[in-house]
This record gives sequence, structure tokens and C-alpha cells, in this order.
Amino acid sequence: MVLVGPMGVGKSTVGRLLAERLGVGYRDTDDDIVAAENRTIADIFVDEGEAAFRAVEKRAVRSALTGHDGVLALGGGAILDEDTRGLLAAQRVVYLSMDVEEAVRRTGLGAARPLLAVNPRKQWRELMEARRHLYEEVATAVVPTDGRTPEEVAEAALNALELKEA
Ligand SMILES: Nc1ncnc2c1ncn2[C@@H]1O[C@H](COP(=O)(O)OP(=O)(O)OP(=O)(O)O)[C@@H](O)[C@H]1O
Ligand SMILES: O=C(O)C1=C[C@@H](O)[C@@H](O)[C@H](O)C1
Ligand SMILES: [Mg+2]
Repeated sequence: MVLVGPMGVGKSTVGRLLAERLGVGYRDTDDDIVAAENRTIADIFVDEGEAAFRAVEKRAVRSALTGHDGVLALGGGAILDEDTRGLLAAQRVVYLSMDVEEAVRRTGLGAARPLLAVNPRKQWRELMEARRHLYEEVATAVVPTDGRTPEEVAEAALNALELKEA
């Protein structure tokens, strides 16, 4: 199962719960990139810019999709890449969604996220306007997370994909 959705929606939290319930491994392409590059994502953005990060991310996603069988969380912007969207067509993809007020509560829209560093609420809205249709395009199922606990979100994702627990 592949999880997509905006920063702070709960991909890591819910992804770990889902992996546990399905009895499979959990992997996260942001973590893969940090491990491979030995620096933070914010540092990659500052040192080399977003385009360079996207190129690294594209390779990380391809390799995780081919090398990992369990639950995989993608970085929030991974779906911007057309080839990545093509690869996702063959996967079970859950789009975890939330509204902007929930985003503020979840993340504090803090500085650890380089794309939200300045005027985060406005940035978040603009990112979602540009991306919502791409998340929907790749999704096998859309699972709203507003007002739900991580356990409830995990349960809804399993039901949406009609997956049985291990
Ligand atoms: N359903 C939920 N209800 C309330 N809070 C949640 C829920 N899911 C996650 N959170 C909280 O929201 C924050 C962001 O969650 P998480 O790190 O799992 O999101 P993410 O999508 O992996 O974000 P990132 O973009 O940083 O990878 C965490 O503090 C987490 O505890
Ligand atoms: O939404 C985005 O563009 C991003 C989301 C994060 O997961 C990281 O991949 C990075 O901060 C960029
Ligand atoms: Mg995460």
C-alpha cells in the first residue's frame, strides 16, 4: 500500500499502524532520502534547490516501489512527477486528506518544512490547489482524516482497499 497526501496529514503515523496491522514493513521515501544523502531535506532544499530535491526524490520513489512490498509513505510532493504518477497506476494508493485548519493543528506549520517556512497557511492552501487533483488522480481510495484518530484512519484505509489484517 502506498500513502500519499500533504505534509503533516499523518502518513508516517498511520503508515506505521497499517504496517503493524498488516504484518508488513513500513518505509518512507523522505527517510530514504535523508539516509542516502546524510543530510536533512531542509538542507537539500537550501543547498541545491527544489528541482535537485525532486530529482533525488524521483529515484528514491522508483527504488522504493520496486524494492519494498509493505506500506510505503511518499513525500508530500512526490506526485508532482509525471513518471512517478505513471508508476503509481499499478499500486494500491491511499490519499490521506485534511483541511487547512487540521493542517495547522497537526503541524503548527513549522519551519522544519521548507515549503511552508513563510506564510504557512497561505502556502499550504496554494500547494493544495496545485496538487489536490494529482493526489486524486493517483488515488485508489481517498481517506479523509479530519476529526479521526490515527487508528480510525488506518481502519478506514484498510476498509477502503478491502485489505484483511495479518
Ligand atoms: N489522525 C490524526 N489526528 C490527530 N493528529 C494526528 C493524526 N495523524 C497524525 N497526527 C499528528 O500530526 C502530526 C503529523 O503526523 P505525521 O508525521 O504522521 O504526518 P506526515 O504526513 O508523515 O508528515 P510529514 O510531511 O512530516 O512526513 C504528528 O504530530 C502526528 O502525531
Ligand atoms: O510537500 C512537499 O513538497 C514536501 C513534503 C515533504 O514530505 C518533503 O518531501 C519535502 O519537505 C517536500
Ligand atoms: Mg512523514
